[in-house]
Amino acid sequence: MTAELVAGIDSSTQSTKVVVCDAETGEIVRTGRAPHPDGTEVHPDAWWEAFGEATKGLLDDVKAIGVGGQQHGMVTLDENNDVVRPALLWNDTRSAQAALDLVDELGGPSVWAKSVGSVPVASFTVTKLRWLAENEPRLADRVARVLLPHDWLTWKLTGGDPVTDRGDASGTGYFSPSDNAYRLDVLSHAFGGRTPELPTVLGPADAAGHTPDGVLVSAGTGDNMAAALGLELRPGDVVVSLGTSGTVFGVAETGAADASGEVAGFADATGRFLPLACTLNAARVLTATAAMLGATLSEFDRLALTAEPGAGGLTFLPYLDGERTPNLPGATGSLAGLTRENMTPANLARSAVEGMLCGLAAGLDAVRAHGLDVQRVLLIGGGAQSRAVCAVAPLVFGVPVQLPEVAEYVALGAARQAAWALASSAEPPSWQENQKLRLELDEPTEAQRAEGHRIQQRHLEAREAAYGVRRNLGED
Ligand SMILES: Nc1ncnc2c1ncn2[C@@H]1O[C@H](COP(=O)(O)OP(=O)(O)O)[C@@H](O)[C@H]1O
Ligand SMILES: O=C(CO)[C@@H](O)[C@H](O)COP(=O)(O)O
Repeated sequence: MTAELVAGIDSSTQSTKVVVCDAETGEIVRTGRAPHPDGTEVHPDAWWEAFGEATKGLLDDVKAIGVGGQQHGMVTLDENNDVVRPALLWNDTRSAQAALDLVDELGGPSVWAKSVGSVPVASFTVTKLRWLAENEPRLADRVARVLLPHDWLTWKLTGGDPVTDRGDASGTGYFSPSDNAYRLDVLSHAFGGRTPELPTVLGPADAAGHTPDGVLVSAGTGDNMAAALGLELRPGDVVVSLGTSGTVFGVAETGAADASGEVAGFADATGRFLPLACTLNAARVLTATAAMLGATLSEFDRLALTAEPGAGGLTFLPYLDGERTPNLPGATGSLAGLTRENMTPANLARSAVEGMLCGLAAGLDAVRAHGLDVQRVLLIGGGAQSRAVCAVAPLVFGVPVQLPEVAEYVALGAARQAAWALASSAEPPSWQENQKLRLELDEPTEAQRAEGHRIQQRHLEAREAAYGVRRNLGED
């Protein structure tokens, strides 16, 4: 009997990736990819074009398809379902003031954390709607429906009624993951009294519909939720994803409600929760530093690996695109501790790796402080391909770090969701047989942990000195 095939899509910030796999085992049989335009606002048609290019010739005998997408992006449609304006993405910080205003107007951080699981910052959809209402009111008046990037692609595939899932809905700021319900009062307040239609929230194994060719389409989800599904996380597993964003997350049985805003209390794609800390600056810190040094990515790695831990005293705060955690949307990066002796390309490369990972180590402390058990870190995303990252991560994180076999875990998780919807089973299929580790990094020694701790302390001190960010208890 020939295997049934399912496809998973990762429509992330920089590209669309596709995997086609065996629905029963998860074995990957085909892959594809296509780039997205750069920028923090993008017309959704560009994602649809990239979808077409990335899946060309790959979907012929596929029975089901699932879409994982970058979280939070604001897709606005008018009453004819035409796009009103280019989508504002999760990394667009123009709504930073709108976020502060909303937090203030609706009861402060703890009220937000309790009611929707998160304290909104500029990334959250609700703040983008507020920005639109205040800055482009005529366009806001035309908005009849608001979708997220994965909702929009799922709708393009089925042509039916728009749907979403609990995981992606939990990143809007107007959905309560604990009550499993939209907060229309919050939406209407943010959007100047307007109440656009929202997609129906499907259950984890529900079908969104079918394509015109009869391919089943699953509910889809946010990219981080899809990665968690693709990795089949167990208690004690925490993922650090180094894509455009840096994210730290794990699956939890109860939702987080962090009034400090460091941890977002998202829902996952299985009916559980996904506490998550996110930075705006991850893999692109490495690529931008490599470009500045005139080095290829492998030369950059080699340079970073020739420097001593601590980068000769250089501390790089890599807020190149502003920052989300800590919430410094208007920040720029800074490099502290320069002397004539330490000012070398190798130290600069090393400080970029250390600075980027220290931001995520703070995220690791934050999710730990909010109940996640951290037994091992699974390192994924484009930045995990860097040899220098692999060398520094165990020091700075202080726990065993493992690299799953290079694969697109968001796309794989979306495919697993599609297989789940196809099987209509109580639980998703187990694809563990195909879950292999590419690299199990040596557990950090006591001396390495101490070294990593010193690097992290210096990073936190520099952060406090430059931006006044106070440390949380979890960081000491
Ligand atoms: N060896 C490497 N070293 C550093 N960065 C890398 C390496 N390989 C890929 N990247 C970077 O990873 C990023 C893409 O990662 P990915 O997880 O696909 O991002 P996203 O899902 O946000 O689109 C790009 O910025 C790319 O340049
Ligand atoms: O905003 C978040 C998480 O809350 C980001 O993680 C986006 O979901 C984009 O992801 P990548 O493109 O970096 O994978």
